[in-house]
Amino acid sequence: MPFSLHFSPTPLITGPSPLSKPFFLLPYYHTLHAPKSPLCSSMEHALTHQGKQEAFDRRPEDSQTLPLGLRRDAMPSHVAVIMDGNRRWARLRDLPVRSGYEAGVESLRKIVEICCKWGIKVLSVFAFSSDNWFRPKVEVEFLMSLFERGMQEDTGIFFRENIRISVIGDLTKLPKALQELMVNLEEATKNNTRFQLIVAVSYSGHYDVVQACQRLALKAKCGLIEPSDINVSLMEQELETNCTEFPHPDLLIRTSGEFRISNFMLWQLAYTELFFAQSLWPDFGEAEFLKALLAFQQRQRRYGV
Ligand SMILES: CC(C)=CCC/C(C)=C/CC/C(C)=C/COP(=O)(O)OP(=O)(O)O
Repeated sequence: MPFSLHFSPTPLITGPSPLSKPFFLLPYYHTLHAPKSPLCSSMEHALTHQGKQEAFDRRPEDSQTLPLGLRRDAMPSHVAVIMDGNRRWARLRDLPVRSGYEAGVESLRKIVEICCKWGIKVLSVFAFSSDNWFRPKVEVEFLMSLFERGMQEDTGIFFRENIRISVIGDLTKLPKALQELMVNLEEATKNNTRFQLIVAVSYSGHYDVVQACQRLALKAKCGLIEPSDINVSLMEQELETNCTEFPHPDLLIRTSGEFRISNFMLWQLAYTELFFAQSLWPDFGEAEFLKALLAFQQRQRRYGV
């Protein structure tokens, strides 16, 4: 089945490349980052077709009627998803595991499209956890190739639809070509404003908190901060979700009937509303997403007050 998001075509308006600013790494903790590379040529090509953001921000479909009962003023800004049940979906159909993951990508594409239509600003997806490295080698390799294929095939869509891609996790463990692709895509889409997709790869909540502590420790060692300066706000500046304006998911959805958060965004989920769906991820579509959003809009969020 070919990969593609099914957005309705949007007229292209050529605009300035968002790549006018050079890459910038703080010298005192450069050892914590993988080196960043220049843009690959296919991405430069896609960028020449990027439209002006304002044009997309005013598109009529953004103001379309929402499904009955869904309130625009109570929409979550940030939805996080644990896309569970891809392998079970495949096994139930006597298909190879890879077909389950491929069907999972299609499901993700549908949900991204719905988020754009309904005005959700950020979607974070748990695509590969730090512990998934312990899965069979052939499965890990397939997932890496799937990430590469999926991102390459959708690059044009990200530019055309004004979508920002961010990747969080320990990218140093990924194949070099995939690291480059992800870093390039992040840099090239960083000024896109309609919607942000955060892909967590080689990620865990423990990893994120530990890397943030390492950065703070390094800053203290360099004399840039005092240990007593460390507070919630400084910590959040170092977490990988510092890539978004909305670092705390309002709603977390986990599919496949499991009731766990499995080491995803442990810090960021402190006050997140949880929704557990029975469907396996490849079967999770508009109807269930709507159910999750309607449930969210019924919740009273008190933040401990
Ligand atoms: C391009 C891009 C971001 C692609 C995302 C692809 C995708 C759907 C990844 C999910 C991977 C994963 C380890 C899911 C966990 O469920 P599982 O499959 O282990 O399910 P199980 O519980 O049935 O074994």
